[in-house]
Amino acid sequence: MTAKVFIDGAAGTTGLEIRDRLAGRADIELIAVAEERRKDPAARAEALNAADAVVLCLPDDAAREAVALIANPAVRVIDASTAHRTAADWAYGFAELDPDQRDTLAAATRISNPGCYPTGFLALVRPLVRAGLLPADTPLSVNAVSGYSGGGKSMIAMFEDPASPDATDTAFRAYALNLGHKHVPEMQKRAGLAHPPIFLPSVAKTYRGMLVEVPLHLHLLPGRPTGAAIRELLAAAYDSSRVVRVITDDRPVLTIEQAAGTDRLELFVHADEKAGQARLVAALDNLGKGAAGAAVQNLNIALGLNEIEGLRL
Ligand SMILES: NC(=O)C1=CN([C@@H]2O[C@H](COP(=O)(O)OP(=O)(O)OC[C@H]3O[C@@H](n4cnc5c(N)ncnc54)[C@H](OP(=O)(O)O)[C@@H]3O)[C@@H](O)[C@H]2O)C=CC1
Ligand SMILES: CC(=O)N[C@@H](CCC(=O)OP(=O)(O)O)C(=O)O
Repeated sequence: MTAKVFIDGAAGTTGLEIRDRLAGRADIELIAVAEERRKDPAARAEALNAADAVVLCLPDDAAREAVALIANPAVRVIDASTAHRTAADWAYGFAELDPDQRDTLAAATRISNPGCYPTGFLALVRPLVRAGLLPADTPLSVNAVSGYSGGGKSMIAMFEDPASPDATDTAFRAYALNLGHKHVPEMQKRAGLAHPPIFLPSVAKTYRGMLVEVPLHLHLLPGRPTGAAIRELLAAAYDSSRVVRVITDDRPVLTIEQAAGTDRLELFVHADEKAGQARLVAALDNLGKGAAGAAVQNLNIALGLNEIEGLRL
């Protein structure tokens, strides 16, 4: 049996990536809307209600509008936007995050795909909070760098098209300097933290890939955990996953390209035991496990298919 899937926003950066991953699959039939009608609410409503599952690859307002257009209660929704990531009535689409999360997703009709930065942050932090190694009121910060496709079509134009009104030739820039980035509430809530982390994102002149880093003062944590203990805890949390991997060889450098072009999420723990300091780093592709890879994984789970079918591992 084939499942009918509609990608709303299929012409965008994330939508095209998802289409690539689904192309050629015998278990999925894509519903298409003609190019000239792809923003027409009537055409979208028809496709949204005819599908077994829909993936929303839209700006937040258009994603909310798409959800409102769905009248068929059988349709399963995977929303790649920020619109529903902290909503209580949406399941959070990160299967590896907690032991019962996969079952929650399999039963859900509304799944919110995590943000790209929160995916790296939560993978590093959530198991530590759950185990009590990081008390919920620990003050945390998150340093991160993303490829420019993280900002969708408009940011791609900024970096690639000199005629774009916002064209830039910078190699690297820090942003969200007002500390009000849209991913912060999601990071706090889904990690189970009492305080929002300080988030320091940046964008580099490369198309895709990201590094997300959480520094820890181990000597200030209860029991002064070692880097090895953190690594073991993370390895145990993800031991059955082919997507989330704890890398144990010591590397002198990590690059933004580390996991680019894949749907993997690679985790690294580096520590100076004497100084009582650690750097936890996640490497992923903002368009892989940070968006399209996660959406396809969630789609597979929602449809009862092999969870990693179509993923680039
Ligand atoms: N890029 C990334 O790395 C990540 C993106 N996301 C999220 O995924 C979503 C999509 O992002 P991204 O693909 O980067 O964005 P893009 O801007 O590249 O694509 C968005 C697409 O939605 C289309 N669109 C806009 N409004 C409507 C509408 N009313 N009806 C139908 N189509 C519409 C746009 O049309 P047009 O082509 O005409 O502009 C465009 O094709 C966003 O919510 C983003 O936050 C999540 C994680 C990572
Ligand atoms: C480099 C860059 O600009 N990245 C985007 C985040 C990616 C995005 O918009 O996607 P999600 O919120 O859906 O994860 C930003 O910081 O706003």
